[in-house]
Amino acid sequence: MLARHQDPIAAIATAPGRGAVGIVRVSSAQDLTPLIEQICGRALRPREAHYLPLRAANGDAIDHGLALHFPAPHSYTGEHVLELQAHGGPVVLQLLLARCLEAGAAVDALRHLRLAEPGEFTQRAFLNGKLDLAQAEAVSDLIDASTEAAARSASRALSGALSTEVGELRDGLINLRMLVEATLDFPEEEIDFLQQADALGKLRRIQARLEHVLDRTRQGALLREGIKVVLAGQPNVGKSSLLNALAGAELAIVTPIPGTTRDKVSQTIQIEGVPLHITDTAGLRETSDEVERIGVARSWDAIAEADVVLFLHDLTRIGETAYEAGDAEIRERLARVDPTRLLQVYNKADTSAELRTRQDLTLPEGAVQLSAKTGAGLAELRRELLAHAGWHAVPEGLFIARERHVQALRRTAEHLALALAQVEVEPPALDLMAEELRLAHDALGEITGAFSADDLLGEIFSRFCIGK
Ligand SMILES: Nc1nc2c(c(=O)[nH]1)N(C=O)[C@@H](CNc1ccc(C(=O)N[C@@H](CCC(=O)O)C(=O)O)cc1)CN2
Ligand SMILES: Nc1nc2c(ncn2[C@@H]2O[C@H](COP(=O)(O)OP(=O)(O)OP(=O)(O)O)[C@@H](O)[C@H]2O)c(=O)[nH]1
Ligand SMILES: [Mg+2]
Repeated sequence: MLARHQDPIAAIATAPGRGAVGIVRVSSAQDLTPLIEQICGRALRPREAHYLPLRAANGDAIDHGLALHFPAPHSYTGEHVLELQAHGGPVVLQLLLARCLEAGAAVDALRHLRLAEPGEFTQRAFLNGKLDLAQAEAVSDLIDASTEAAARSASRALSGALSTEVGELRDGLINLRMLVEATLDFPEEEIDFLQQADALGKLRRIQARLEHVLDRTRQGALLREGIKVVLAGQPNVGKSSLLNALAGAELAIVTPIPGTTRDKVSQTIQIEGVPLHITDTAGLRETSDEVERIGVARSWDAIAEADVVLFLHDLTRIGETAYEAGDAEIRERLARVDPTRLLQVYNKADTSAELRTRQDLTLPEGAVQLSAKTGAGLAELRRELLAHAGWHAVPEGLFIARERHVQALRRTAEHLALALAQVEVEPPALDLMAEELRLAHDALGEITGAFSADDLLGEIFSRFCIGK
């Protein structure tokens, strides 16, 4: 009995539904020629498209299409691959898929042929060394990309941009580890030896390089995950109006009646290609209205989960006692929110020309003044939002990345710092340094999959679509 990951697999590789062309593919560690003979009626020259009838068991043509045979290892998965490119109707493709399974069942070596699980083709490409883990993740990120910038960056990661950076760090680390470990074998000369080889200089250079990679990876992760922005404030300050203005569409209901928004309304927009998941919430106030109270509780939940909270104020009501009391109450509760996540926004600037000239109206540092109605100040808000998200353009091309990569790089940096600490004490503890360098090396290896637990791989590939 073969292990599951050695079974031949088949799937429809194209999106469900109707399309001009659809693809069924089979990947197998065993030769696919006998299966190809059955369906195509002949052998196929490697990596050449053949136009021919794709036949059912009784010899009837299911469709006329293109068939491609990629003998191992020169294929996407690194295994033997057969691709049937047919007309893209869901029934045709299902028939072809069923036909592949049936034909496989009739060949002894292929009798375990089964439907592929999500991501299983790419997982095999990874297991066969066609892609490393960061590249495999980029395949899925490219498919899921929701902005042009995300797609371009995913494509760069797929070409190995992140992997190359990680590889250079790894090479430096390996070099340093060899040096330190060799020194461990000659304890009496250790310090001279390390000094001569400039071990500390090497370590510091790796650290500096790592910081640079970490920064770029953080930008890449931002591009993939986006940030959660919540619009919060008292009723009627213009939260829903601001959501609509940012989204460029009438998504949320706007009325002069305080308490209009009851439930959260969310929309993803993009600024410079960075996805922003914006949530409009119910105005925060004490209320006896049951529905509104639930809405307000949801607002607070959303605030707790946000990366950035826009605390909206109404410029026309500044100075009113009840209004100020309401704002003070919210401010008190928001004190628990990390101040770097908070952005003060003063709305309705279009009506407050005389207010702005008033002496007592000095806005807090970093606050944005705008008008959701006219759009004035929105450009500045967008800039501030990106800055709060930690976004800054990087000169080199971006590559997409994941929070997982950022965490692995952070752990690498921690171990490097600990490694350095071991030689900055008297007497230096070279064995402990060597151990920290090993841990740094392992953490780095998690990114490309050199060191990865099976459950991590399962988690990553299960999120792919079927047929990928
Ligand atoms: N029809 C089709 N289009 C597709 C794919 C596919 O599998 N089939 N891909 C995937 O889903 C992507 C392309 N990825 C691929 C990656 C490697 C190989 C391949 O045959 N590699 C061989 C030969 C390389 C070469 O000729 O230089 C190899 O790695 O040895 C094919 C597709 C996107 N477009
Ligand atoms: N003049 C002016 N009026 C605005 C502006 N933004 C919003 N308003 C008005 O303020 C009122 C309330 O706007 P909403 O966007 O519904 O306010 P909200 O904060 O979502 O209110 P709730 O959903 O009740 O919490 C409406 O009459 C809007 O037209 C602005 O920039 N200038
Ligand atoms: Mg509202």
